[in-house]
Amino acid sequence: MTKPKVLLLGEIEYAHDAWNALSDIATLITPQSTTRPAFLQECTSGQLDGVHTIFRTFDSGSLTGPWDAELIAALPSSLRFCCHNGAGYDAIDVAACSARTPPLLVSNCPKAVDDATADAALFLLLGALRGFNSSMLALREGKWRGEPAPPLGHDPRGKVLGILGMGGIGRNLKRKCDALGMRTIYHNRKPLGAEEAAGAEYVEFDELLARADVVSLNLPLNPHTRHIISHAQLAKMKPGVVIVNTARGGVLDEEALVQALDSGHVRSCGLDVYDDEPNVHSGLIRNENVMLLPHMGTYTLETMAAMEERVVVNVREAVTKGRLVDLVVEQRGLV
Ligand SMILES: O=CC(=O)O
Repeated sequence: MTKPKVLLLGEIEYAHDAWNALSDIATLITPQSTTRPAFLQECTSGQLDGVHTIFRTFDSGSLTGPWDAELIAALPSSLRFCCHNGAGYDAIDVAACSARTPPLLVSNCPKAVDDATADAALFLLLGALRGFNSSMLALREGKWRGEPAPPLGHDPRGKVLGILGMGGIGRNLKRKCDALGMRTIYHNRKPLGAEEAAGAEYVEFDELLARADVVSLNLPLNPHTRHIISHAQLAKMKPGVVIVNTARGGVLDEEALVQALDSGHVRSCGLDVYDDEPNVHSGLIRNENVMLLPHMGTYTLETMAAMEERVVVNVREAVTKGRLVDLVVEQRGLV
């Protein structure tokens, strides 16, 4: 019997053994093309016919561009599963995948990312609260803490952490911030059960904005959450608030944030993600007070390896059982 084809979009960097072991059950192939137009042509000319499952890396967006309606329509009709390596799958138009007959099912990679992303959020939170960035820069310029020295920072103890989007990463961050003596309030579409909330207080969105000393964005980017934090929401926050974003740049209106930083209403922020990566708003770059990372939330050896291993688990499940372990939430009613 011929084995189903599994197409790799992007590179396997760590889980080589797990990936290669898939050749027991599938024929592993890679595309010939290196640009989106060429990839679309490769799809529509029938060269990828018979592909059953795709392993898609985050970085493969530089080859294919986003998985929008055009690309999804061009994918071979044999394709049943897309296993995406990343917790966030905003680059994939899931509605267009669901609209195919039969639907193209998508998995993401939650859980494996939780610790490293929450650690990055914690680093940004502490750096922004304490005002470390300008002094770190000044020291390297031979100016010790800076000239003039920066204002005093703030302790996390006793401060209210407002988590918008209390999924795996938000809950992990909450546990870490418990150890710092912070109190957590959160907002989700629905309150969590007592065990998952672990003492965090559920509040409405506006109450979170009004009460938090630190707002951490941990929610997925989708059409409902795009610019969920903009001028009006920033205005409802406490003067001197600190904002941390390790989710996706698009949930935060960067222009509005820059204005709120410039006015002093937002004291500082810690960002790992940007609306137009790798481009960063010039108002953030010039502001030495803010903490900026170049999308490094999951950038650790252990986490990257665990993510690839998990995506391989999804590919194996797709090929052998015709289902996905980490099916995205939007498609759970479809199967
Ligand atoms: O950004 C990283 C991820 O989505 O896992």
